Order: sequence, then C-alpha cells, then structure tokens
Amino acid sequence: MGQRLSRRPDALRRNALLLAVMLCLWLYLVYSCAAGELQGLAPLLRRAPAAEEPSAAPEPAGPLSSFLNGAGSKRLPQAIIIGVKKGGTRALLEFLRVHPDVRAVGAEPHFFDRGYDRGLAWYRDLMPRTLDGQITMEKTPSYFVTKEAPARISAMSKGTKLIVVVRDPVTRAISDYTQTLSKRPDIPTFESLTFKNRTTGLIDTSWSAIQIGIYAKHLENWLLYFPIGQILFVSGERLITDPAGELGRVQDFLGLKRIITDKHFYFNKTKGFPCLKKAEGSSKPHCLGKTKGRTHPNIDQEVVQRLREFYRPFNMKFYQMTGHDFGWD
Ligand SMILES: Nc1ncnc2c1ncn2[C@@H]1O[C@H](COP(=O)(O)OS(=O)(=O)O)[C@@H](OP(=O)(O)O)[C@H]1O
Repeated sequence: MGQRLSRRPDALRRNALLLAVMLCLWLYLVYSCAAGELQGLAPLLRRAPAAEEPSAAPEPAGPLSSFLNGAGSKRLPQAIIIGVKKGGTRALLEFLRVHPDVRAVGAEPHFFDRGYDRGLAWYRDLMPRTLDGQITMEKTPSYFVTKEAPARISAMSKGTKLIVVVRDPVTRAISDYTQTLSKRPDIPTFESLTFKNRTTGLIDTSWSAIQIGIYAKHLENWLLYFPIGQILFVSGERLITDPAGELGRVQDFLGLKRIITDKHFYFNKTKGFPCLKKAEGSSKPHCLGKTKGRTHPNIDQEVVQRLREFYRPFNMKFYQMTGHDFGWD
C-alpha cells in the first residue's frame, strides 16, 4: 500500500512530461507550417481567393488560419499595381496571388488617392502578414491617374515596384462606360459623351473614360518620381491571350521564382477568358466574376474610328516612352 502511494507521484510526473513533450511537438508543427516548411500544410495559411469586387474590410479567415496567420508581420507593400482602371488589374492580382511568395490585400485600399490622411500606420495595418521573402502587394487602379500618387508612393519608399496593366484606350473607354451603364442605365450614350461637339468632332477630354486612356500624359507624372525601369507595363490584351507569358514577365520583374506557368490556367469557353485551374488557397477552378468580362454595347464605328485617331499620337508617345509597341492601331 505504502509502495503504491509512493509510486503515484512518479506516474503523475511521467504523464506531465509526456503532455509537455506532446505540446512542444504540436507547437513545433504549427511553427514549421507557419514558416512554410511543411508545404502540404501551407494552404491552411492562405486566405480564400478574393471576391471579384472585394469590400474594404479584410477577408474573414477560419480560426486555424487566423492563428497561423499570426506568424510574420504586416509590411508596407513593396509592389503596387497602380493601374489602369479596366485594364485587367483584378485578373493580374488574382493570378499573382497563386504564387506562394506573394501576399496581397484583396480589396482596393485607395490609400494614395482617397485615404492618405489616415496615415501609413493605417495603410500598413490593411496589409496581410508576410514571412521573410514574401512580397506584400495591393492594387488600386485609380493611382495611375492621381496627380499626388507618385510623390506619395515615392515618399513611402523610392524602391516601390510599380505595375501598370494597359489596354487599348478605346476598348478601355468602352469598358469603363459599360461599367457605369451597369450601375446607372439612364446615362447618355457613349457616342454623345465622347464629343464636346459632334459636328466639329471635338473630343471631350474632360470625360474620365477618355482622359484615363491618355497614358503618355499620366506616365509623365510618374517619371518625375520613378525611373522607367521601376515600372512594368503589362499588356491587358496579352493577359487574356497568354496569361502565363505576361505572368512570367511580372514574376521576373518582382524577382520571384517563375512558379506561375501555363499549367495554372485553362480557357473557359463559357466565360470567354482564361481562368485558374486552382485558385489561391483552394483546389477548385476559379474564374473572375460577372463584372469582369462584361458584354460591351455596340458603339457607332465612326465614333470608334474618331477615337482611334484621337489616341494615335498619345499611343505613339507611350510606345516611345515605354520602349514597347502594344499594337493598338
Ligand atoms: N481572366 C480574365 N477574366 C475576366 N476578365 C479579364 C480577364 N483578364 C482580363 N480581363 C479584363 O479585365 C477587365 C476589368 O479590368 P479591371 O479588373 O482592371 O477592372 S477594375 O478597374 O478593377 O474595375 C475586363 O473588362 P471588361 O471585359 O470590359 O469587363 C476584362 O476584359
């Protein structure tokens, strides 16, 4: 009896030790996973793919994901997709997020245009946590045409890498108009908004749908603060016809291993666009939503022609500045 009693503390101690070892092992597993060492568990760390027009609120994460995402730290973005509106910026960001070394905010932060007064700490807090070696990114297409944006981004970091997805300015203008029309069906026709005076053929350059497409003019503003080599121009057209090719250029520019390749895409005939075979953090195919790849209204071909003439000299200047012919004519 006395012997049994004296053995009990030993058993207790052994059990406690066993429990401690198991706890340590569990913590080690969690840490290894967070550090990206256990590739198979890595998807648990990642958030669900962003909704196609995400709200400004951070995306919800499961309890395990939230816990694991506690690893790493929030950093200001090292690379930003600054434009252009309706260029294909959402497609580019969604494709890039497949890369294990890219972490991006799903929503458009609009910090350097509308939210600058909130300060850099607010902006940093919007960012996802990243581990060493991962790149933090965001996309806000309106930055490209915001006068103050280049100086503000340069003040954050002169080394920020900038990406601009550009698209034929005429198609871009029609896409922009189609978006507005979907929200306000009673707006005037594209044709009437295009001209200041239809008889003289004078284009209304104060209409934002037209203004945004004068890429050369906006680019001049960026070149006051950033060397051209720090800006990558992605072709919105090629992003549709050869997404892997454009993603290859982007990965090189960001100094990333070329992980996103042809294998990641398939062409969805119903959607009429390339889609991901597996979205980030999921094993399911993923196409962008209904607001990406809308059917455009038919526009009077004479007006389209007039717009082509209008944009031609600006396009030529843009090709010269970027050293790249985008073939829009
Ligand atoms: N893979 C894929 N799937 C769907 N859509 C694609 C894709 N790649 C590029 N695009 C083109 O992206 C256009 C929308 O551009 P943005 O995402 O930059 O628009 S926005 O500024 O964020 O509103 C959108 O314009 P519209 O066709 O006018 O809707 C598409 O043409």
